[in-house]
Formats: sequence, C-alpha cells, structure tokens
Amino acid sequence: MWNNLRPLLRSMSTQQATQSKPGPPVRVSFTPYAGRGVFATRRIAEGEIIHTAEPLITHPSLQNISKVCYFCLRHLRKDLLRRDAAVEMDDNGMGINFCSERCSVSAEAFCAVEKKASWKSFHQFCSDEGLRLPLLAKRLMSMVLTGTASRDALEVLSFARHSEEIVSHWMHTRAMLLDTFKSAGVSEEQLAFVTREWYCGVLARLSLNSFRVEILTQDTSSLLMAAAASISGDAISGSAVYILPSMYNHDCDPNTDITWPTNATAHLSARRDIEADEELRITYIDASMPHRARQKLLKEAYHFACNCSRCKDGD
Ligand SMILES: C[S@@+](CC[C@H](N)C(=O)[O-])C[C@H]1O[C@@H](n2cnc3c(N)ncnc32)[C@H](O)[C@@H]1O
Repeated sequence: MWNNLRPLLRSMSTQQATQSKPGPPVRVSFTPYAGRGVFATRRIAEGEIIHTAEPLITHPSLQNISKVCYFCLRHLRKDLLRRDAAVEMDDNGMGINFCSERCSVSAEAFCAVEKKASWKSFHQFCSDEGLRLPLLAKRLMSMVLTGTASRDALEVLSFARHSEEIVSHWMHTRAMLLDTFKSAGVSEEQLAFVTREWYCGVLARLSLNSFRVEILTQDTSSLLMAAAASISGDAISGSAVYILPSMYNHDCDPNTDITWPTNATAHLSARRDIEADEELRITYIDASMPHRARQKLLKEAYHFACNCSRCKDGD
C-alpha cells in the first residue's frame, strides 16, 4: 500500500520543488482506527483553502450531460455554448459540449473513442438503475485505451469486498461496456485488460472513493435555490475521482469542507481553526441526519462503523 502511495507523495514534493512555493500543509499517515488519513502539518486557520485537487477521472451526470462541460463539468451558460455545439443529447446518447478550447483539447483522445460508439442503451440502463459508477469505469476504459491513464491508476485507493449479488450486477455493466466498445471498432485484444478482476477492483474502489460533484451556479447560489437544485438533481454536475481527497477519513462533525466552486477542481478548506498534527476529516454524507440514519448509511455505502466523537456520544 505504501509503495503505491509513493507517486502521489513524489508528485506533491515535485510540485513543491518546481514551483518554489510551499506545498499543501498536509501529510498522509496511518491512523490507529481507519487506515490512512490526512493530517495538518501546521496550524490552519478557519476558512483557509488547504489545497485544491484535480480529478483523475470525471463523467457528467446523465441528467445534465448536455449542460455541463464534458471534461471539467463546469455548468455551461446557454449563451456561451458554441453555436455548432449539440445542446441536447444526440442519437448516440451523448451531448458533448466543452467550456473551453483547453478542455476540448484535454478530452480529445478519449472522446475520439467515445464518439465512435452508441451509448444509448448503456446510458439508458445507468439512468433507469440510478448508476453512476459504471460511467466513471467507462471513462477510465476510454482513457486506458487511448493511453491517457494507466490501467492501475486507481490501485492506490482503498476498497471493500462486495456481495456476490452486487458483483453480478457490476458484471452486467461490464458486459454492456465491452459490447459498446467493440461496436465502436475496439478489438478484443485492446480490451483484454478489462478482466472480471480488474472491473471489480475498479468498481469497488469507485464505490468508496468517488465524489458527486455539486457545483453551485449563479442561478443556484442563494441558499433556497441551492436546496431546491440539490433536491431536483440540477446541482449534480457529475462524478469524479481524486487521489489525495480520497485519503480523507469521514467525521460527522468534520473540520474540513470539500467544495466545487466552479468545476471539478475540488477545494479543501478549513471549517474551523485546525492545530498542527490534527487529522483533517470531511463528511461523506449529509451530517445533519440523525445518528442511526448516519450509521446505517455509512455501513451500507462505505462499509464502516463511524468512530467520530459525535457517534461515540450517540449524538
Ligand atoms: C475514502 S477512504 C478514506 C481513506 C482510507 N482510510 C484509506 O486508507 O485509504 C474510506 C474508508 O476509510 C475508512 N474510514 C473513513 N472514515 C472512517 C471513520 N470515521 N471511522 C472508521 N473508518 C473510517 C473506512 O474503511 C472507509 O471505507
């Protein structure tokens, strides 16, 4: 596990060396109770942005697929859409729009593969079943096929074992993905990396570590509008996976917030003053829920019994 963390730690120290600017005031270390965690390396003041994080993989929500940037998930203002851009979903179940030339260029390689396939049935199935993880797996497959990600890109992330029932459901989406890529001309040989074990490992990691990216737009920035958008799903731009943010453990009274002010770039900020060596924790769920509901959700979705002080106090 620690060997797998080396590239992350190396990339943090390389950034530090090349930018001659201090890196983020955090370190990843083992905790006594919850595997690895993220710790402050100095005092951090309330409101301070601790660090930002770029996603490794993103995918727009199917509900908003034509309304957000296909790469960075930024909400597109109608008047900023390129005139030739498809505003609605096309016959292939896609609605590819970009917010900038930069995003269009960054997505060029994997988009070339995705555009060759018809995603209608796969997207319909995910939409009917309310699935978002297979969409991220689809994107990772496109990235591996085009050399923009390595097949073991997610291996550093933790995972839990799932029931046979869940695994067989996952296998159904694997079969659909393989068929869809093959219909786009991708050969069996190119798809050989998508073994049952690989796909299970990817979905198991995505289920613990992917984030729903909720970007508040100008239209939804007031509290009431934000609440309404959150309930209707309008605020969900898509899903994304990160490395460093995936090392943060959960707390029902977190000291750190994760937010997405403009696009899929995550901002980690201090909710209150944090002391050096204190563990930084975010909340994985709506922490305003009652104690038993929180415990149930954390057990079912994240496979752990929360040991935070609120839960210990039965609050
Ligand atoms: C996103 S990962 C967090 C990083 C993880 N500790 C690691 O070593 O990679 C989520 C997993 O961390 C553990 N975890 C996170 N918060 C916890 C908590 N409050 N109590 C117990 N375990 C926790 C659980 O095993 C959970 O499934």
